[in-house]
Amino acid sequence: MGKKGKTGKGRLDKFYHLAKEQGYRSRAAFKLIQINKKYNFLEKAKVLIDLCAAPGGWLQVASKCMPSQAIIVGVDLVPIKPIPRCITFAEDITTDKCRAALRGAIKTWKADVVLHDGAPNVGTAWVQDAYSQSELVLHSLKLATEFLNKGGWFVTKVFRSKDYNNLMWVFNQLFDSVEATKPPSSRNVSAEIFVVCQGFKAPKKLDPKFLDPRHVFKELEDQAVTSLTSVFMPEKKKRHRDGYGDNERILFHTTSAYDFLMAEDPVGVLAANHQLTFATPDDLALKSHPETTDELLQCCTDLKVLGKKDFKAMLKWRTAIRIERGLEKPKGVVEKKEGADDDDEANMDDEERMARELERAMKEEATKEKRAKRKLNEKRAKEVMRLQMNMTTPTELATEDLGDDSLFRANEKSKALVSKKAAAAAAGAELDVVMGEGGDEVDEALAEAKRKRREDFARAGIVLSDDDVDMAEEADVPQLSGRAALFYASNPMLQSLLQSTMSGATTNADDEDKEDYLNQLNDDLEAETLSRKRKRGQKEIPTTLADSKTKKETKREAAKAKRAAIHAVDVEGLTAPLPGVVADEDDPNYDPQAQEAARTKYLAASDSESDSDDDDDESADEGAGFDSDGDAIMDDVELDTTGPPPNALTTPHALALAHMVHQNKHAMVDASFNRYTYGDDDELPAWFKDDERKFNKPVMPISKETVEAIEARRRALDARPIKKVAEAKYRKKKRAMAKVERQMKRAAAIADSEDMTEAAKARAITKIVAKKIAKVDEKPKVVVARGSNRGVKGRPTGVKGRYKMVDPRMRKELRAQKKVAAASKNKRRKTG
Ligand SMILES: C[S@@+](CC[C@H](N)C(=O)[O-])C[C@H]1O[C@@H](n2cnc3c(N)ncnc32)[C@H](O)[C@@H]1O
Repeated sequence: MGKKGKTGKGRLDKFYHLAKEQGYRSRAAFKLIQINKKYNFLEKAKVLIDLCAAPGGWLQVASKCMPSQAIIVGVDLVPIKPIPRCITFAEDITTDKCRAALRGAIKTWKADVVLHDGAPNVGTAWVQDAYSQSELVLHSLKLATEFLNKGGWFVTKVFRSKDYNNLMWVFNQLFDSVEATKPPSSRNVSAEIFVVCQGFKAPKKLDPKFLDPRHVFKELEDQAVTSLTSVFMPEKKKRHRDGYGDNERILFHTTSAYDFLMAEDPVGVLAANHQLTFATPDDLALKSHPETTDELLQCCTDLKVLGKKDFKAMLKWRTAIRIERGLEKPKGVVEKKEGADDDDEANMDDEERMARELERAMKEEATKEKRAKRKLNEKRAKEVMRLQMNMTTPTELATEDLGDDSLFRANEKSKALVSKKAAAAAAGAELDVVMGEGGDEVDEALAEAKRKRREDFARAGIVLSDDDVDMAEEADVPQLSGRAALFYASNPMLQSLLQSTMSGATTNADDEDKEDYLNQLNDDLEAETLSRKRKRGQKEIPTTLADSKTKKETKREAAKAKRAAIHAVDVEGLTAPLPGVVADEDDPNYDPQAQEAARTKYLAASDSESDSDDDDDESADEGAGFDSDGDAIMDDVELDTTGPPPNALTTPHALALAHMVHQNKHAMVDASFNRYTYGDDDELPAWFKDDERKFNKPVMPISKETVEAIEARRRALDARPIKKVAEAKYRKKKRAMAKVERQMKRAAAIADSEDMTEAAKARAITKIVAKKIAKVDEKPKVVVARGSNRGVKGRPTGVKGRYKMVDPRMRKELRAQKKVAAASKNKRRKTG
């Protein structure tokens, strides 16, 4: 067989692998095996000619199945590698040279079997390919008629094309029995089938026209005609381009007159048949019907010679009998009915028209909705992907336990939902399922979060466009509400803290770094305090935020914040959350009584430490940004470009702090205006100030458990492989699994094979498994570059598989080094 490139892995099916496994040169071998299994012609044959035999798969099968003394001759355009017991040569089977060569090979013998699996070296249009294949078949048949014994077999491949029936007709003239078969190994998509011709008639004289392609294929060119054209325009005959039906074996078709009467497609019946018969009692009843004239009976004997008029008469006759038997209504009635259908629109009253209109509109609406839903799904899919990416970052630290901000809750709800769905997706569920089931909830949650965010900013006097909200969301910037937003905007340290928390900056810093950072944090807090103090008294509201606020709104804000400040637990500086108590008034779970009770309890516990008096509280109130009327002062709000270094949250302690800050932002903001903020230290001695700087600091009530939990979470995160590594591992696993699957398939194909003995199957399967094991265990062979291997570049001769070239000197030196190391170790042990 000429070398043909494989056009895709799809072609490498189980028979391909099986052929490789069993040493056949082509998968075509299985076709002959299967055909022979059905007809058993190889076992008895003594001489066989295989036309178009390369690369030799069929020859191999023949050599296996035929008696040991049998003569097997193979010919092909391309040379065939030698096969035991087979004579092969390269010739074109359409030439006389080939005939002479065959004669020379089988001498005076006659062949019992002639095989032909020829396929022209194709590549042109399908119709042309099919035609040249049919021609090739005819050439092979010609050789078969010359070399076959009487009663011999001819097995050939043919393509199901328009020429198929012509060929079958010729075969039928020359053989006792002709059967078409498609062995299981022949691909369903292939148009090839195999025709097995049994019992060669060996006619003494053969009309050369039988084997002349021009004659055989031309003859039928005008025979195939289709229904309507053949019936109503019998003069203009059209060539049947699609070939014949799969099961057609005959050229003369008949059907009963009664079938014609009952047929749904009478025109089709007239077109497909050559004759209408009157054999059954039903037919005979028709024959004796008064409507049945002699002329009509004459027409039924040969439909192919009828003209338009005759066909019309036949159809008329049929209709008359059908009406009489009540199978059909008179034409007028039918026409009326059909007409009514056509004129539906015209006869419709207004109501009907409106109903139709409505239906149409609804259909359109449904289509639109469908389109919109699809778009939404696409958008959602993107959203899910985005959030999915966030799932593995420590952002969850900030979003999982968010406490008091309703906005965050909305976000949290959506993220949790999405995370849940995304986790399902990661576990193998399709994204569609994610979208399909929880999609609406996710959407609602996201929309709600957006709306809230916009409202919160609006309350704080900041008008956000849709894009702003989206951008904020994209950047994962924390969204705060009310005064928290104002304070956040003006407090770089808070920004840095929250953003670091959100971005999940976790690196392994050593203890010294941690200490440094905490000191830095404290220093920054102090600097902040000093700066506030310096600006105290200026009753300016920062332009960016306050411009858009009316005085009334500002007052309302201030009063609210003041109330919050009173409710907030005053724990030296930043306020920690009280267990089980919601500190945010905006929170629906906020309970002032519980808050007060917790506050009293806490203050009682910390009384000894806290010497603060009522004045302090007052000053705290004042210092918290309100004047005596409750008006907001907000004098100290100023954007500072110098903040802690980016990604500075390196310790669990700092993370816990940031986490806490995030949880209690409202309370923290309020409580940050306290007695530590505004100490009047101008007149104080330096030693006092030093001492104060050292010890008079808010103690951060961070529990050991929180730090431990965060540290554990960080450790878990660190322990996770990075995405790239995980992906590479997954790819490797997938490849390995695919390989195993392939092996299994091959083993299964061998096990299913009916052409092998159990022992052969076991051997073949063992070979596959052994190959795999050998590959796994294989270690590179060490080849020392001495003797004939010295200076060899590339693979040394006689070495198969993996190898490693080593320098003999290097080996020696390594050994010497080891010896010296061992000796010095011994010496040290003795002396020490
Ligand atoms: C499908 S392969 C035959 C496979 C073969 N039965 C086997 O088992 O290995 C078709 C072969 O037909 C050969 N062929 C096509 N036209 C030919 C011709 N005119 N004369 C001889 N061989 C021809 C091609 O070279 C090709 O090798």
